[in-house]
Amino acid sequence: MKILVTAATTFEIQPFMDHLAGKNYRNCQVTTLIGGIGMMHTAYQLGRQFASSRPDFAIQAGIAGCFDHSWDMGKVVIIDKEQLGDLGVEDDQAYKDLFDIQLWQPDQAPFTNRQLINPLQNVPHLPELPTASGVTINTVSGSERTRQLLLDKYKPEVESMEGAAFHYACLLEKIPFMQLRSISNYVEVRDKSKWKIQLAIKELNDTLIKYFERWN
Ligand SMILES: O=C(O)c1cccc(C(=O)CC[C@H]2O[C@@H](n3cnc4c(=O)[nH]cnc43)[C@H](O)[C@@H]2O)c1
Repeated sequence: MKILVTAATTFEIQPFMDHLAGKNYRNCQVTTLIGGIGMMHTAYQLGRQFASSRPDFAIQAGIAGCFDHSWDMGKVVIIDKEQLGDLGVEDDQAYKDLFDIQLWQPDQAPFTNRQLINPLQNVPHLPELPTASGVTINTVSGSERTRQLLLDKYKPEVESMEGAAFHYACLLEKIPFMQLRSISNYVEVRDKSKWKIQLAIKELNDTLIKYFERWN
């Protein structure tokens, strides 16, 4: 089975890549792809990769922010649905997305009721991890106003900059997929000193390695 593991940056999956270097899995051939930060880079790199070497299964792994302050830093979740958080128009004080202004239809493929849903049905050896809903944005949210706007409109649990692009590409290409996110920070007024990036990367990579080791 051909498996693609993609991340926005090298540092997010470096421990996993180091682990892979010493392995020869019998049941799967793993390729890694560093897609770049944000939806545009991710979509381009995934499209190119899928066209040149279509995987049987794709994993996106990355760090992310979460909205709920009761969550522990380093918590790892599987994102089961994604929404686009900042593709639309400003109408004075209001933000309207492409569905609100009828430029997209709520059930226009690959959307279901405005969401990019992963049915998680064809995921091999689905890990026993909590699932969470994601919102994807181009600018990391760092104000109370944006946090509240996203919460009111999309009710997300996790925020990233690439998730929706990954869901979109995999759904359209009918490639089974799994988005793994490890929490590095709360979505709040920006204070980089509170971010736990190293912890999030450790937990993310431990989860990835455990997943492949269990399987092979
Ligand atoms: O400002 C900095 O110095 C800085 C240094 C390292 C990383 C960053 C990021 O903003 C990381 C963006 C990257 O990580 C994901 N991520 C992590 N937390 C969040 C979040 O709260 N909201 C959205 N994305 C987040 C994201 O998917 C990017 O790939 C800044």
